[in-house]
Amino acid sequence: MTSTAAKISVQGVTKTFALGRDTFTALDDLSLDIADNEFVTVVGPSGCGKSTLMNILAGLEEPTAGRALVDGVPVSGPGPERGVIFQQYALFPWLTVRQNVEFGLRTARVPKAERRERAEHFIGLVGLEQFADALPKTLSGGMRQRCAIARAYAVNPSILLMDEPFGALDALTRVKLQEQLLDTWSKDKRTVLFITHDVDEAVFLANRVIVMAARPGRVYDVIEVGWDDARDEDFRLSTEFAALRNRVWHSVYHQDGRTAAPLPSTTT
Ligand SMILES: Nc1ncnc2c1ncn2[C@@H]1O[C@H](COP(=O)(O)OP(=O)(O)OP(=O)(O)O)[C@@H](O)[C@H]1O
Repeated sequence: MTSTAAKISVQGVTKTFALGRDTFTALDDLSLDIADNEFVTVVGPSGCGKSTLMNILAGLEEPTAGRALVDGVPVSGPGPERGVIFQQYALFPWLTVRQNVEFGLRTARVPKAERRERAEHFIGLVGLEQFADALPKTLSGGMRQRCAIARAYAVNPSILLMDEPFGALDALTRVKLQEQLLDTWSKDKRTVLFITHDVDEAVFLANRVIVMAARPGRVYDVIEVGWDDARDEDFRLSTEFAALRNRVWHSVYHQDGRTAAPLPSTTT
């Protein structure tokens, strides 16, 4: 069901790729609505089309059929209202943290004083104020990814598209960055679509977890985590979290070939 209030609306999206003389269906008639300021995680087996979905929403790929809308407008290419963060930090190695965060603002011709102020704000929000003048090569992986998050936030996108942003990090750093991201998000809400392979991460971060299935790529299950829980260590160690985790785990690792579950409305 499509709601007019959906921030992101994916409507019957199919994506096929040429494979020799055949075609390969990466996404098959996928529909999904995401509400404004909702944090949605997408988890599923390798090759189920998570990155393809992300690329379509980022405007880097076109659907073969169906359409993706942002604020009711069809996506026809990249746009400043959508910030994209990939697993590889994609920072400019010759620029400092501050210069990296300012980069998008410079491109958008934001005046110098405002640029500096906004960069300082978001560098502070991700806790990198001590490292504002450092080059990326002198930072840990987690710090680089925090810099990438600050850079994406600084251009003020209403949507963050994150494709396994913590996938290359060790488990401890990953947990810290999950908390950091949620802290940033709770202070400054955005609509987030976050792709991960990690079931715990999917549950911990999300208001709603979308489980996808492969061959063809489709929505397999939708698990509501809710909006009310404090996302802290107590939540992570709670029986509620364990139950949700078991549900998502089962959905990811014991797929039985059934088709997509009907999607509940996200905008009641
Ligand atoms: N440009 C392309 N040309 C041909 N096939 C493609 C292309 N891009 C993706 N595919 C295929 O589409 C399917 C979905 O790929 P995609 O990268 O979206 O999956 P994924 O769920 O993100 O996988 P992973 O979890 O392993 O990153 C895969 O089988 C992949 O081989």
